[in-house]
Order: sequence, then C-alpha cells, then structure tokens
Amino acid sequence: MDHSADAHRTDLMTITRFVLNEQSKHAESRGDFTILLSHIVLGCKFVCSAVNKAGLAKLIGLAGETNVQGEEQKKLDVLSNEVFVKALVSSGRTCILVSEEDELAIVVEPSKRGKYCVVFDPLDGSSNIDCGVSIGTIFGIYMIKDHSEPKLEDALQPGKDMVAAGYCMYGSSCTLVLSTGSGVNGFTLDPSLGEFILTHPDIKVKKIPKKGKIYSVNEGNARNWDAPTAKYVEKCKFPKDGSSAKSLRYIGSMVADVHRTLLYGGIFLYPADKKSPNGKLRVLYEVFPMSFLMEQAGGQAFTGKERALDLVPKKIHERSPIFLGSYDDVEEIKALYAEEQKA
Ligand SMILES: O=P(O)(O)OC[C@H]1O[C@](O)(COP(=O)(O)O)[C@@H](O)[C@@H]1O
Ligand SMILES: [Mg+2]
Ligand SMILES: [Mg+2]
Repeated sequence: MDHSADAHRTDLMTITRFVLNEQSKHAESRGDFTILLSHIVLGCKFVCSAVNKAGLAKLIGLAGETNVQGEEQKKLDVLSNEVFVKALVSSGRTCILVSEEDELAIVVEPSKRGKYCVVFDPLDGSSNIDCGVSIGTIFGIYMIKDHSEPKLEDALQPGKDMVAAGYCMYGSSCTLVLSTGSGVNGFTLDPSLGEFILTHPDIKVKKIPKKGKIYSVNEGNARNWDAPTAKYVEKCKFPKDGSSAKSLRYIGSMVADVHRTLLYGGIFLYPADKKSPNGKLRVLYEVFPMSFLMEQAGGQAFTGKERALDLVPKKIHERSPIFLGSYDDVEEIKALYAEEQKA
C-alpha cells in the first residue's frame, strides 16, 4: 500500500466507507458489524469531545467537579463508561458487555440484543487524565454463538477468537486504530468534518521493523521483576551483540505506549513482579485487543508463558503479564523465559 501523502489526497476514505467495503467482501453479511462499529465510533467522538474539555473542568464544572447549578459532575472514566454502554446497547447489535468500570458483565435486555459481545476499557491511562497526556479507549469484539441465551462464557473466549479489536487515542490528534482480522488501519478524526479519515493504511510488519529501537516499561518496579524480565531490560540497555542500546519511552497509558510501538517498533512490557504476580493489565480489554492488533501488524504478544491470544480467561477482570511488539524483540524475551524453564 502507498503511504505517500498523494495517495491520501486521491482517495479520501472515511471509516464508514472502509467498513462498508470490508462488509461487501462477506456475502452473508447483513451490516450488523457496520452498525455496531458506527456506534463505537460515535462513543469515541463523544469521549474525545469530553477529554478535550477536561482541562476546563475547574472553570466550567465538568468531570468530577460541581457545575454552576450545583450538580455533581461525573468523572471522565465514569462518563466514558456510560457513553460506551449507551452507545453499544442502543446499537441493537450487542448481547454481553464487559467494561473495566463494571464489576459484573452487562447482559443486554432481550428486545435490544444482537450477536456481538464487546469488551472494553472506556478510558485507559486514567492517571494521565489530569495532566493532559494521551489517554484512550480500548475495545475487543466477539461473536456469540447463541444470543438468545447469553452466558458468561461468551465473554470468556480466548483472544484468538475475537472478530475485531481496536483503540481510540485521545492525544494531540484523535486516532482510531482498527483490525477486523485482515491487517491494521488507522483513522484520524477531522474535527471540522466530524469524520475519521484513513491516515495510516495497512500498518504492517514493514512499519514494525522486526526489531525496534525502543523499550517501554515502568522501571520503578524493577526491584520486583523476575529474572527473565530483568535480564531482558539489561540487554536493552547494555546489548552484548554489538547492537545499539534501546531508548526508553514510557507514557503510562497503554493506548499511547502501544500506539508508538505499532508505528515505531520496539517492545512494550508490563511484566509480573513479586508484588503483582499476574501483572497489572487486564486480559479481556487491555491484553487481548492490543495483542490482536500487534499480531495483525506482524508483531507478537507473549504472556511470559504462552502466546497471549491463546489464553483462556476464567474471570472477566483477570490480569496477565504482557510483552508485545516487534517480532524479534518478543522472540528474545520468549527465549529468556524458555531458558529459565530449562534451568
Ligand atoms: O502506572 P503503571 O503501574 O506504570 O501502569 C500503567 C498502566 O496502567 C494503565 O493506566 C491501566 O489502565 P486504566 O487507566 O484503564 O486503569 C495502563 O494504561 C498503563 O499501561
Ligand atoms: Mg486501562
Ligand atoms: Mg480504564
């Protein structure tokens, strides 16, 4: 695919047209996925608009403040959750929803039910909200076999069974990155049009060099890491094979750290440590969607034990360690875990 500016100029592709094109490739498709996605896109635009105003909260009474009428306003993560739950239920295409913000899975009432299960983190990177650093929404979509009788197991499918995954990053621009299982594409919101336009077509292995120059981890946890993680990070800083040391970049919003990894290559890790033996990130709506995107872009995602997408979750808010990024960088950490197993 041609990444040049001219290519974009000649073919202005909105996310709606893109998904309609994808849909037309499936003869049996009745447009349900397109409708579901248009509701997710609406939720992203809504949250983007709220995030852009968040810095003014203290002045005009948004997000966690009391407004001029003396009403308590909602915090941004609570507001984002409500926006997405409403958008997904009103699509009429969902059956079960799992959100980071809700302890239990939401089973959609029968009259509004469709065939999809959506797992999502409505606002990822919450510690960065108040300082204006990039945050985002992460989502994964599964198809349900029998939506007349939804079960919790429908939300506990392995990541490899997802039919689509993506995220929207609310940063210096609002970017939605999506995979429906045949590559990864990125769309940027044109605020004057209110449309997401294809700006990053076919983000693939050529865009993720097999090995990258960046590692991304919270090094404040280093004293509690296990041996393979500690060895790996040491290798990033002091490579013994003559290669250059990697640069450290850590934003602390998974969406932003993974977005950079997709575009520039390298590795993002949130490993297990002595204090958190299962790591921090949640399997369903952080680890799975990002692993799906990374594999679709030609990279890898590994938990320290297995391919991340092979994991079969037992609980909806389960956590897992995760190492994801350029193919060869993940190969190295896999080798270190394999060595440890043998010892
Ligand atoms: O502050 P830490 O421990 O490095 O954790 C950062 C991680 O926590 C998260 O903020 C967790 O997500 P939420 O903000 O959705 O809870 C990730 O986005 C990020 O990768
Ligand atoms: Mg999160
Ligand atoms: Mg969150």
